[in-house]
Amino acid sequence: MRLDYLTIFPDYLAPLGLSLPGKAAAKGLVELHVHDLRGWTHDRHRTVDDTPYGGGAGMVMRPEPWGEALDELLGGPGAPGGPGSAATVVVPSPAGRPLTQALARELATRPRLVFACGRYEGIDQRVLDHARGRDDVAEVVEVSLGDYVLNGGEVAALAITEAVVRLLPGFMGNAASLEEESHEQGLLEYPVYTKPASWRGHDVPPVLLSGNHAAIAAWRHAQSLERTAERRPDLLHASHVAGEWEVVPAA
Ligand SMILES: Nc1cc(-c2cccs2)n[nH]1
Repeated sequence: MRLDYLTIFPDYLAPLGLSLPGKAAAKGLVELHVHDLRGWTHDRHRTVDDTPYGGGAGMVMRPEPWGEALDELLGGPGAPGGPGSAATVVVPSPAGRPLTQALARELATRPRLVFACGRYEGIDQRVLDHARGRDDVAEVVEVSLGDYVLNGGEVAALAITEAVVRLLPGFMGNAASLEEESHEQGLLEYPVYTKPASWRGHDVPPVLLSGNHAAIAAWRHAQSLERTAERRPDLLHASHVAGEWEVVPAA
C-alpha cells in the first residue's frame, strides 16, 4: 500500500516515521510519502488560502494548488502504479463519515490512499468534486474522527493511518489478537490482567487463573457485553446477546 499526504505542515506528519507506520514501512508493507502543498503554489507568498465567497469568518483553501498537486500525484508522469492502483482520496473532515473499525478495514483493502489534510475553514469544495470525476481516483471519502473540531486534518490523518496500517496482512504478528480487539467483534474489549496475581489488594479475577478456557471465554464475552451495555449501548445488537451463555460467577 502506498500512502501519500498533502499538507501545509509536513513536519506535523513526522510521527509517520516512528512506531507503527514506521515499522510497516520498514517491513515493506507500506510506502509513506509526505508532500508540502505549498510546492504547488507560484506566487511569492506561496498562498494557499483566500477569503470565502459568500462572506463569513476564516479562510478557505484555494483549489489551484490542490488541483495541481493531485494532477502530479495521481495522473502525472511520475505517478506510481498503473491501472488497478486508482487512489482513494481521504479527506479528514468534521463533516465526514465517522471512522469506525469497519471503515478502517475497508480502507486497508485499497492499493493507495492520498490524504488531503485541509486547514482553515476547509478546502474549496470543487477540489473534491473534481477529484471524484477523475478516472485515476477510485473514491473520495471524507472521514471524521468524531464530533469535535480540530485545526487541521494532519492529526486525523495520523489516526486513520494507524487504524488502517495495523490491519494490513503481515503487520500484526498475531493476527488472532486483531480478532479479539475492541470493535472488531462489534463489542468493547474485556478487561485485561497480567502478573502479579495480587497487586495493592486488587486480585486478578479467579476465572482467569482457572485454566478453564471455556469459562474464561464466557467470562470475557460477558465482560464485553456488560461494558458495551454500560458505555456504548448504541453498539449493542440482538446478535451480540443471542445464544445460550452459561452464567459465570461475577469476578
Ligand atoms: N473529526 C474532525 C476532523 C476535523 C478536521 C479536519 C480538517 C480540519 S478540522 N475536525 N474534527
